[in-house]
Amino acid sequence: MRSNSRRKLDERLFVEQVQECMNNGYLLSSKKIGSGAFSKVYLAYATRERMKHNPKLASDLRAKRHSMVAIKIVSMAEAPVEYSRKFLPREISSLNATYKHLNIVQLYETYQNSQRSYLVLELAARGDLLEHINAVSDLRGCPGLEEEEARRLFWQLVSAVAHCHDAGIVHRDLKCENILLDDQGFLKLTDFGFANCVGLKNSLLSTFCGSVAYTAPEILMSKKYNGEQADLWSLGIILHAMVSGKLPFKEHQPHRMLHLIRRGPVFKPGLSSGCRDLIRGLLQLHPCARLGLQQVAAHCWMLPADHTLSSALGATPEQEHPQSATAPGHTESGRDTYTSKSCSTSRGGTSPRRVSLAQAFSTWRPAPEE
Ligand SMILES: Nc1ncnc2c1ncn2[C@@H]1O[C@H](COP(=O)(O)OP(=O)(O)OP(=O)(O)O)[C@@H](O)[C@H]1O
Repeated sequence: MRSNSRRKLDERLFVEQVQECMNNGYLLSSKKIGSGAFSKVYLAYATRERMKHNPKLASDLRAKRHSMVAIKIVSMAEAPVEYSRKFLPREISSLNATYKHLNIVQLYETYQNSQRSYLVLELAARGDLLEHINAVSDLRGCPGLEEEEARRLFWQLVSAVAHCHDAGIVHRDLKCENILLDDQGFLKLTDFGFANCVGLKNSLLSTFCGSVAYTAPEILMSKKYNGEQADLWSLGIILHAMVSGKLPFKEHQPHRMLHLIRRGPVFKPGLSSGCRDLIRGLLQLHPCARLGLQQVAAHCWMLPADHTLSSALGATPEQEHPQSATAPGHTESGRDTYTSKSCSTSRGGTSPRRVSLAQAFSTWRPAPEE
């Protein structure tokens, strides 16, 4: 009896949502493609009429040759005030600030009433990175993606994060579940609920965000932290998960996590030295010692022979892969800084020909998956 009335209530609610979407130019389907703590995400179709009024939506969908979008519906009644007043507006403003990047889920528009907020998003129909890693691992009978595929996806992720950082946005919740894939195999970074706008490059943050397994040690130690450097740590964890099929450090308690982190990651046999080197470069205990995005982009593991990025970065081969003169863990300033053993990259990007990360990545377009 109870479940019957619950079902009727759900049906009535869904009809209301269909009507509200219709009033705003979208046909909401009953296909639920995901749910969050306070939201449900449905497959929907943009009407021609709507496309006429939203040039961003129209140009994107024309290129994709379909009219599908994902509509995230947030129930204001269910969401706590902090979510609707703080996290949801942050998610919306971060998505607006990271507009027009191939590897970031696009927000086409929002509409709301007193009961619900609707976010019309680019559809990423092929699930998240975690599901992908697990599916590929099962198929191969061996944990993790092939390094070639991991490189292709990691490039896209680094490009997306570079775009966010260039726009002054730190994500703070980078993890495999927040990385979606679309039907062409493009990676799409999503879930900007914990993102923060860091106006001043060196300003420090103090809020604990994200999942422990992906969280930088300085945050686990409750220190003030630099959001960009914390994102770099999470990138190292994600790359490890891609190539190994598992997380490098797995503990629920922060102090136990720190213990594991101090011992360093364990790599699976057969993983290339370049990939190990890059992961180690990102998983440096000291935030300042981590490779920056420029160094990641110029790392030898990231560059297949025919890659054009070196010219975009304006670096000569010597600048890109200089022989390290300092021992690992030491720099002229005496700071405990990572220095790559197998393929070192220049730190700091002080070359006068240095270009912005956005420029560096703009020449590169990931090829769709076969
Ligand atoms: N643009 C999209 N395309 C396809 N699927 C999506 C899209 N956005 C979200 N999803 C799916 O819906 C799920 C819920 O997304 P949503 O952003 O509401 O929740 P979340 O923020 O990940 O969860 P929580 O609120 O618990 O942190 C995601 O895990 C994903 O599977």
